[in-house]
Amino acid sequence: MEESHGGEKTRSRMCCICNQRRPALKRPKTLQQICRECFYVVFEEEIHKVIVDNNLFKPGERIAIGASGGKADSTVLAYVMSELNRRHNYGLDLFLLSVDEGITGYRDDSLETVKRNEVQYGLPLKVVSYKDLYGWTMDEIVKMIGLKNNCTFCGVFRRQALDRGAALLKVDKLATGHNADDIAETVLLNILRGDIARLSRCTSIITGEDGPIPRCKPFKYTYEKEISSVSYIAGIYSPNAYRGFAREFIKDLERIRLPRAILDIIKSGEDFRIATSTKMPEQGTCQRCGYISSQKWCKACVLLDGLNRGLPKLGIGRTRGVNNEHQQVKNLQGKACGSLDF
Ligand SMILES: Nc1ncnc2c1ncn2[C@@H]1O[C@H](COP(=O)(O)OP(=O)(O)OP(=O)(O)O)[C@@H](O)[C@H]1O
Repeated sequence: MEESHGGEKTRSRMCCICNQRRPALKRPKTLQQICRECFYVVFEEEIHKVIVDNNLFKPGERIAIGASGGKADSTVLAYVMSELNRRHNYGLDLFLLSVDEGITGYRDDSLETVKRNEVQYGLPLKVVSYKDLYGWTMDEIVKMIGLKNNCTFCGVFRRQALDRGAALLKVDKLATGHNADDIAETVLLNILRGDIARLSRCTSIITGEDGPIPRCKPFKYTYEKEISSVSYIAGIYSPNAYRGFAREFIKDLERIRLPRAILDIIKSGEDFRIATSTKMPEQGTCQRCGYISSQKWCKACVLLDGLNRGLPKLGIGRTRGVNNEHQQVKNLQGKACGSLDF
């Protein structure tokens, strides 16, 4: 058609929405050719729709945005949330919350980005550090345990640090930049690991409503590639091996099958029905620090205890020692690594 008719040729090269400007990109989700201006509009309005359809926020709420500053997602989230809050009068008090894990050359750099965002978007910033909270930086932990299990320490401590920071800010909810790719990977990982407890909650757009601070994921249906297109920010990414496998698998599916592969995987996670007879971990509180835990001690306390006693492997993998008596339930939980459990 393009070769045979000049007018058709010009039209078919125009943005599929405005039909006036040249397309700047092909949307990974729909394969539509779209211009820059229309892309920004549909990108933001799709997120607005997710927020409204899922009642993510109520007027007057205080919301912390988990801002790592490291990769595109949370930086774009801070930008989009402040835009939509203003444009659609959500009436939210927004804050940036950053966890400084103490990783020289990585988090110290990305914290500079977050400090710039504080000024750019006019959002107050709170930084909480592993050093202040736990007495250890990730650099010190890695010096002691090596690189092999450091994801476990980092993931467990970060989760709790975000809750503690959110409590200091007295916010009602924490919004994170987890995107559709992250969630599809997590669905796959939890299926591959047979981790029913996590599978049952990993597709929820709001989690932890019974815990200290509910968390929500406004980017649940937003593709990572689109977030990168919006941000133009180079990614810093160090996947753990298993998550890297799931990520590659999803990318292959996206290439060979359908652009919808990511959304299809999230849908299959959402549709999963778990037999009511399945034994799930019961939530209680850590006897040591009072944080939520299905064990006698929470994972962060077990890890810290190991570090402080010079036995850092104590809390890695299957729980030993203090939580031993809960071993059976523990086995249901699988390994805490990366951001499986958000
Ligand atoms: N150090 C941190 N401080 C505050 N929030 C964080 C931190 N690390 C992760 N998060 C939150 O958890 C979400 C998912 O974490 P993940 O590890 O995938 O992030 P990332 O790849 O470092 O981040 P991003 O691209 O969002 O900057 C982030 O989008 C962010 O909201």
